[in-house]
Amino acid sequence: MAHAKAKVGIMGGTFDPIHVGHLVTAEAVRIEYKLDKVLFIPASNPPHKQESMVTPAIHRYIMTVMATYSNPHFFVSGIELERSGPSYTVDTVRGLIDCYGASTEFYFITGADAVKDLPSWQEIDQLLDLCYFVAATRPGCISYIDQVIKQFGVKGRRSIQRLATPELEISSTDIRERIKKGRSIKYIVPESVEDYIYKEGLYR
Ligand SMILES: Nc1ncnc2c1ncn2[C@@H]1O[C@H](COP(=O)(O)OP(=O)(O)OP(=O)(O)O)[C@@H](O)[C@H]1O
Ligand SMILES: O=C(O)c1ccc[n+]([C@@H]2O[C@H](COP(=O)([O-])O)[C@@H](O)[C@H]2O)c1
Repeated sequence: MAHAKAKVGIMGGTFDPIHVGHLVTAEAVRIEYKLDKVLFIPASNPPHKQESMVTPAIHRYIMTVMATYSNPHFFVSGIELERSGPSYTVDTVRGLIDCYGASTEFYFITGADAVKDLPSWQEIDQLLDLCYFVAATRPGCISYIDQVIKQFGVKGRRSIQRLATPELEISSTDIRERIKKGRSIKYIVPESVEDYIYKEGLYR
């Protein structure tokens, strides 16, 4: 009897810091697509972000571990922290295929804001052949998801699929600004992450 293929979600991000928007989105995709697990992968050098503006990867990695620990289906991979240079997703997915074998299906989970930049991603055509993309809708982003789906949806062997997820208007940028201004971040990040941020004096 043939075995069902393993299905692994990939939630890539800068996670500076990780917040409940990331967690709710990953869980919604996991359930909808019946994923066996979701790998959270903090980017070492996020290709579209200025390196000097990003918090050292070790802090982002630790916060990601703490935030995901209580979900038995969530795991954190340090695969991008082990590589130097820009953290291109195509390299990450190739590394995961080497590790898990070609019979595993990968679902790269992304927010809609990241989808609009997809055309400029490294080796995007090849990447679309290697994994599925699931774009979680965020307020105001639906029209450019459609545009990108039109542009790329038929190019690769795979496709960009859209999933309506609980739309939480939360961003790491807003959290960093709140901390700078001395405003509360309670319930926007897991309590362990909040404690870590204050203990380490991040984002002041
Ligand atoms: N509130 C949210 N709901 C759904 N997806 C989100 C949300 N916030 C971020 N994402 C998605 O999670 C992934 C990682 O995002 P990232 O770590 O850059 O967080 P961010 O909140 O967008 O950060 P920043 O404000 O610093 O740009 C991206 O695909 C992004 O689109
Ligand atoms: O591979 C690329 O060219 C590429 C360009 C921009 C972003 N990404 C990935 O998309 C994910 C979200 O990125 P960000 O900058 O929104 O945190 C993260 O895993 C990045 O490594 C990847």
